[in-house]
Amino acid sequence: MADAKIIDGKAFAAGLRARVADGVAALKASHGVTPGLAVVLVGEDPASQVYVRSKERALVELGMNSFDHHEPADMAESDLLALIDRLNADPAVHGILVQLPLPKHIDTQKVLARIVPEKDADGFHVVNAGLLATGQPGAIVPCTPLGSLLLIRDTLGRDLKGKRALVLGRSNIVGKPMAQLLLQADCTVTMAHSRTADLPEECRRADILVAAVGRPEMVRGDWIKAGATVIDVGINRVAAAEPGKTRLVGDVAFDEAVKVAGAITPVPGGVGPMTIACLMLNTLAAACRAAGAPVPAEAGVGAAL
Ligand SMILES: NC(=O)C1=CN([C@@H]2O[C@H](COP(=O)(O)OP(=O)(O)OC[C@H]3O[C@@H](n4cnc5c(N)ncnc54)[C@H](OP(=O)(O)O)[C@@H]3O)[C@@H](O)[C@H]2O)C=CC1
Ligand SMILES: Nc1nc(=O)c2c([nH]1)NC[C@@H]1CN(c3ccc(C(=O)N[C@@H](CCC(=O)O)C(=O)O)cc3)C=[N+]21
Repeated sequence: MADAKIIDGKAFAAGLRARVADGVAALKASHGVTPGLAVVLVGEDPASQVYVRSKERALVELGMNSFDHHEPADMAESDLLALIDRLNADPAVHGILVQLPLPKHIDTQKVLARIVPEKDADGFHVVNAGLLATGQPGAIVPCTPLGSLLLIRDTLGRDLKGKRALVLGRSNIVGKPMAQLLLQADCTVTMAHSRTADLPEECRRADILVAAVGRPEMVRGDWIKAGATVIDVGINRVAAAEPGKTRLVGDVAFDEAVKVAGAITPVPGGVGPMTIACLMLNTLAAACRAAGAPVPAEAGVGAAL
């Protein structure tokens, strides 16, 4: 069989960012509003610093305002909550992103709950999770699942009804919202996790397989149904062949999977760039809603399906 189509998330994300840039320019022209995202980073985690820098770069490139808050690792929880209160009240800030993971002494759920839902650019607030789960309009959809869905639709078309989807991983930020989106698209959805019995067999049934486990190359080629669409969310840094060097791999053994799947996202260059592009989209959408302007179609769940 021919090798799988490689889904070019980097290229799709570049196109999406260009559409967001157009939307930003239009909102400025029509309402005099420049979308702004506040990015809060607590501590010095090197991976988080890399992600935060690429988010800030994307904001500036798209004509949006970036408000950076880099705070010490020992910041008191009460001070972080007070910072969020200030950002909630600031009319120039349309979106707020608190980079995860937070240091252990801070209660993540308490912090996420403090962000007003309309400014929750990540879509992690319980109100947005609840709107998504109940299929209501106006939910801000988490960036990684939204980006993954856009890639699935670009590969398979809008009509996903009846397809068997397997979501591997049940985190609040990836697995659960991914399953909600696929369910709304009329897929038959299975969620798998560390307690799943016979994971390879569950995976082999899937027409659409989304892997978000954080285990390097765990999903093998013989776990994949011939012709399936494979979305690899995993970002794992492992030792490279060259001593002292590292490289990124996904949760899927790409070299094996590419021989079986119908289409597959690479790591890097797959879901990662879509996450950042969707964050830009969510920020634009939040600014549009605040200004009473029409919201870009791709950001709405209903419109996205
Ligand atoms: N590309 C991108 O933009 C993004 C990438 N990521 C990456 O995606 C991956 C997942 O992230 P996230 O959802 O936050 O991860 P979490 O660690 O929060 O969740 C991992 C999930 O995988 C399950 N799991 C772990 N080990 C196994 C196993 N051996 N067999 C079956 N299931 C297992 C866990 O099951 P259980 O619940 O039973 O413990 C859990 O549900 C990571 O590699 C992360 O770096 C994350 C966000 C964005
Ligand atoms: N509040 C919050 N929101 C997040 O969305 C969030 C977070 N916290 N914490 C960490 C995870 C991880 N994440 C990624 C974003 C982009 C890439 C990305 O662009 N990856 C590139 C490669 C980057 C590299 O080379 O390191 C790629 O896959 O091509 C990866 C991972 C967002 N996350």
